[in-house]
Amino acid sequence: MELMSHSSTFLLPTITPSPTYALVVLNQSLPRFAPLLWKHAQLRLCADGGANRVYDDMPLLLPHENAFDVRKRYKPDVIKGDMDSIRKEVLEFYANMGTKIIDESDDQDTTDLHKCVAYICDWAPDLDKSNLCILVAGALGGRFDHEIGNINVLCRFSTIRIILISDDCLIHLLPRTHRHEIHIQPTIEGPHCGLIPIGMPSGSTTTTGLQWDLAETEMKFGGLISTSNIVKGEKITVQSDSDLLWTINIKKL
Ligand SMILES: Nc1ncnc2c1ncn2[C@@H]1O[C@H](COP(=O)(O)OP(=O)(O)OP(=O)(O)O)[C@@H](O)[C@H]1O
Ligand SMILES: Cc1ncc(C[n+]2csc(CCO)c2C)c(N)n1
Repeated sequence: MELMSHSSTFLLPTITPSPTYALVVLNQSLPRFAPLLWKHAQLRLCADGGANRVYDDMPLLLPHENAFDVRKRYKPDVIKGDMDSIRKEVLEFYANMGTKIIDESDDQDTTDLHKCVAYICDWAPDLDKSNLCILVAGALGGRFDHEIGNINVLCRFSTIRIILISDDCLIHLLPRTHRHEIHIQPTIEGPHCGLIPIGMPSGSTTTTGLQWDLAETEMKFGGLISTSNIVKGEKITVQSDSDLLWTINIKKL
């Protein structure tokens, strides 16, 4: 079984070697490290009302700079969604700056995040998808239906690396098709973590590097799931017969 490595290097100021990052900003308060994620990304999208957050919050995160200058510098490449949340003045501002606006109000069956991930996959058809990583800012906290909808996007695009990020934690999927090595960045993440079966029970999961390691252990909702676990070292390994969510806390400043 092939190895898949994971590392939250996008939370560090410089990354070498760097995967191709795309950033999706959702309609939630921007995480404090949004400017850093923006810098790392080669493609920046706003999901509908996410554009309001870039417009309103980026200047607040950079209070020593002129708000207009900040807005010009943090110009999304694409705004995509059903366009029921973006404010008119925000849409006009970015449209005039050359942002591509994609109105998919006809599709009321997929979320704005889903629409953005589909765009990114089409944007780089020839790119080796193992080298693409989609960072989703503002994905957690707030409305539970949105949070679950965002997690469902991880499941619908299970072959794409997608990381849901808030100020407090990150979540990504560990597909059952691979064994996993998670390299912890101890200055920025941990020690609290969780491994959660999603969609179906896991008959057998084995880990190393956790305070409460699993040894061919069954996990299911209604039975055991691994929450409030603790990372012990800088390398965690995971192997499972079903897809799992990995979550770890992001340290406060
Ligand atoms: N409170 C929240 N928590 C988590 N994600 C959110 C939250 N609010 C919005 N999002 C994410 O941002 C995206 C864009 O948000 P927006 O408010 O524009 O969506 P929407 O489709 O208009 O939502 P709705 O019509 O259900 O209020 C959503 O698709 C969702 O992924
Ligand atoms: C069974 C079912 N439940 C909810 C919706 C509503 N919905 C889901 S995604 C979306 C777009 C949000 O931007 C909307 C309105 C639906 N279509 N089908």
